[in-house]
Amino acid sequence: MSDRILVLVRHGQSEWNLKNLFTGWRDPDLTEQGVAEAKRAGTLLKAEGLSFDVAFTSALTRAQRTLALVLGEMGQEGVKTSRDQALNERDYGDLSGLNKDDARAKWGEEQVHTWRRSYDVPPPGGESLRDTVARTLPYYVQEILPCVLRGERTLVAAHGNSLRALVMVLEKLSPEGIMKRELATGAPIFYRLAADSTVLEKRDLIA
Ligand SMILES: O=C(O)[C@@H](CO)OP(=O)(O)O
Repeated sequence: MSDRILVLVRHGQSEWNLKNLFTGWRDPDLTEQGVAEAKRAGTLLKAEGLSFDVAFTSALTRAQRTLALVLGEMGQEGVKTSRDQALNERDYGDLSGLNKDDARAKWGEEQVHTWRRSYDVPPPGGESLRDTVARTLPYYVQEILPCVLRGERTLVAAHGNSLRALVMVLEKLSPEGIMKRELATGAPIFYRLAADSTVLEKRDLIA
C-alpha cells in the first residue's frame, strides 16, 4: 500500500507582498526573492526524496509560477496539473490594492486585524475565511483528496488564506486556532494521511 502524501506550499513573495498591499484575487507576479523561495521549496522537497504524481494550483500567476519553479527544481516539469479558481486567494473585496499600513491608519489596528485574521468577519465586499473554506473545501474533497487517497503523491501550490482554509480542516483547528496560524511564503507543509483522510503525520519543511 503506497503512502497518502499531500504537500501544501504557499507561493513565494509577490510584488504586492513586497509593497505591503492587500492582494486577494489581483494577479501580481513573484519578486526575485519569491522566485528564490519557490526554488528553495523545490530543493527542500527533492532533498526529502519526494516526487509528485499530481499537482493543483489556483488561477493566479504567483501560485502557478511557484508550482512551475518547484517542479522545475525537482526535475518534475511534466507532472499532471490542475488549475482552478477554487484555490485562489481569499477575495479581499474593496481592500484589494490598498496599502495595509494605510488601512490601519484609516480603520485602526484592531479592525484591520479582524478583517485579515478573523474566521467569519469579511472585509468590505470580500470573503471571510469561512467563505473561503466554503469554496476551497468542496474542491479539496472532490478533486484533491481522491488523488491522495488513491496513493498519488499530491502537491498543492496556492495562497496564504486559501491554504489556511485547508490547514484548518486538515489540522482540525478552531476559529480561534486558525487566527494565529500564519503560513510563510515558499515553506512546504508535508502531510501523510490515513485511509480515513485524517492526518497521521505533519511536518513543516522550513522551521
Ligand atoms: O493580501 C493578501 O491577499 C494576503 C496574502 O498576502 O494578505 P493577508 O496576510 O492580509 O491575508
